[in-house]
Amino acid sequence: MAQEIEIIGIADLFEPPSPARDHADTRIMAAASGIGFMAVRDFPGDHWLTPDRRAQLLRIFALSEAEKQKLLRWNFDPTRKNVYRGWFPLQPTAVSYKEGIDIGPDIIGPDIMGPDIADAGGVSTSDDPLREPTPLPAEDALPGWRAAAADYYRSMESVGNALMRSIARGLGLPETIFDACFDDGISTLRLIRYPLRDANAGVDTSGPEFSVIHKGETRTIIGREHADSGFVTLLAQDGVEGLQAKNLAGEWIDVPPANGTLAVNFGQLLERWTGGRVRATRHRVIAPKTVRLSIPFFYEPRVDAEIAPLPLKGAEPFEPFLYGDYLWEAATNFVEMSGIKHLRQPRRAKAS
Ligand SMILES: O=C(O)CCC(=O)C(=O)O
Ligand SMILES: [Fe+2]
Repeated sequence: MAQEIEIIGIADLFEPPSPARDHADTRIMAAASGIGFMAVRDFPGDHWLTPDRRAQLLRIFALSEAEKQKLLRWNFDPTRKNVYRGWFPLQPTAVSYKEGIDIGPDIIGPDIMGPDIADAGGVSTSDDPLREPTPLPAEDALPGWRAAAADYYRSMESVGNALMRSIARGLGLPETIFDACFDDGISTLRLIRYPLRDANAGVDTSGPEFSVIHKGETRTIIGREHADSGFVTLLAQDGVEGLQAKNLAGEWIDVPPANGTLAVNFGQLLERWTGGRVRATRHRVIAPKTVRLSIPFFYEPRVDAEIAPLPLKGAEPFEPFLYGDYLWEAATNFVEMSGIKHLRQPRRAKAS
């Protein structure tokens, strides 16, 4: 049983069928159904995986506090209309000690989510918060940032799409089986900064939920243990350690950052969809010695995608559900989304 995180070259996933592509599919499915983590490299858009290129996106953390506050969402500033996309500030008493922004598909074109969302000027005109536009920094505050974020978003969509088809093939299903669900998907590009905890901030972090022993050293937790909720997550770490994954033996192993690779893990949606064939591996972040920056991309279906059991032998059946309903329930349990669950009702009543 593989206990190490494999590095897999995925160039062949972007080419016509070949034995090399079959081999990559096999390795990906082994990682997905084994440890539930892998690292991938060699794909169109991999030029983004250098410190200089990532810095173009991470410039957002250099904005002034006043500029960041303009991007806040409703649960942190009740004068804002956006509830799902936008800035989440540091919450010093929470186990997860991070700030950042969640960016939706409107970054790649205001029309991407239909006319109800176009030109909303930061005000949600959609009746679904999962489709609201992202409040973005002004162009003159960060020249070129929007174009860089859009290009990055497009690159990650294309990697997510290639992995989605590879997983379909790896399950022995038609490679297009998931395609319709990902048309107009609502993937999230998240930029995160974890500063060093200020020992004088008056927050008691001595409790067991805040710290662990790692290689004989006490390390504070800055990203609470969780499994991601979506389909697949593509994570660019910015050269700083701290990410850990729980392996099949229940031990925490380091997921080291490496330039030119994305760490990939699989989400709970995919675990459920595949009746447990793919594993949504739990992970966490322990405090490194310096500030940590990271860029997860959550590859996700469309809001109204119907998630129904796949024709897989022996897989546990389940009641079909709408992705948006599932996502809202899952996402609003995270601390950066606290206090918003009541703002969206399920679009489909649950069968009783
Ligand atoms: O900081 C990291 O690298 C992990 C982030 C993460 O797990 C998440 O945002 O879901
Ligand atoms: Fe995560």
